[in-house]
Amino acid sequence: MNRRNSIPVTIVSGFLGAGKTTLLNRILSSDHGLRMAVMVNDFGAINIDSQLIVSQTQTTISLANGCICCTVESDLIEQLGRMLDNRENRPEYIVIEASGVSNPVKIANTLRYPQFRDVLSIDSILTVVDAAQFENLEGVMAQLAMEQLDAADIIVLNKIDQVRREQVDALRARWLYPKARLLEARHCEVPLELVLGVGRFNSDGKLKPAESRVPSHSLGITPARDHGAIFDTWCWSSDQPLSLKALRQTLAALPTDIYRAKGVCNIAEVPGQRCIMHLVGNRCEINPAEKWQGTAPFSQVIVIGKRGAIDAAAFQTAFEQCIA
Ligand SMILES: Nc1nc2c(ncn2[C@@H]2O[C@H](COP(=O)(O)OP(=O)(O)OP(=O)(O)O)[C@@H](O)[C@H]2O)c(=O)[nH]1
Repeated sequence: MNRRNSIPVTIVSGFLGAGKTTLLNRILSSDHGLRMAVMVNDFGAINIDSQLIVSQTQTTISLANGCICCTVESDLIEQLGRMLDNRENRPEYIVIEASGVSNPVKIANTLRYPQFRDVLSIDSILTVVDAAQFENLEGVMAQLAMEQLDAADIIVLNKIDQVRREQVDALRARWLYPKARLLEARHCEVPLELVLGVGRFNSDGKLKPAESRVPSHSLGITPARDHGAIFDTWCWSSDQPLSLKALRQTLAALPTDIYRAKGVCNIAEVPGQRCIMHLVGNRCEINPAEKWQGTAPFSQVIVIGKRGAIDAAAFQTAFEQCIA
């Protein structure tokens, strides 16, 4: 296959909770007219993201229980291989949503392996930035978010509804990425013609093994390319209905080193409907979604925090106390 016939791939990157799934849902529910495949990666043992994808008409592949650029890279290779082998149903466009802790350059490197080089063409690395949280990130988290930004061909500066105009301007002034297209957005509402099929991938200096700006040994972590060494995750599930008030209190009481929690919840006050829970920093949303449709109601929650921030026994007790 020559490059003109290769399948374009957009790599969606961005720190935990920035709005990647929101963007993916926006793309999928738009009138793109393409046979699209999406790959979603959750860092924890359960893949919540695949449950948060609105449209189920496209092929959705979940890569769970590890970071797409480290431990589940082999899974990515296998799943891409399988997708490409299926000649009758080959996608016309692929969107890969990396987990919030991934380095997109490593994914781009994977897509350049000989078996993919002529079949897939990277359209762009798109990095979603949370305008309200970006400046709050510290240490290795800030470094990771900067690596995601450095890799970007397109930056979606999202959640501008949560900050003042001066903060948006200050963020923009701090970044000097003349080659990246910058789009400001609320709920990732960006014109799709500016993000899909744009051929903006600029490989200059990117496609070398990305060296961490902070040597891992100085952080006291294993030198492996494994983001599992920086973050801890914890999952909880229950088939009992949860009290909305108790769940809100439990989420509000999580330690500050917990960056993200998300889940599908069975809330006692909202019988018959799934509720989607998001915690990003100290902002919490629990919203009703579609009906359970043939599945027995359940709750599945994933919590992601700095290494060592998760006290599994205490979290277990706190979440069990949410049972109505
Ligand atoms: N106020 C506000 N909330 C937003 C905006 N964009 C996304 N959100 C909310 O931010 C939360 C996280 O959004 P997601 O799209 O799940 O973020 P993500 O980057 O996929 O998160 P991870 O997969 O955990 O890394 C959800 O509660 C969204 O509704 C925005 O522009 N403004």
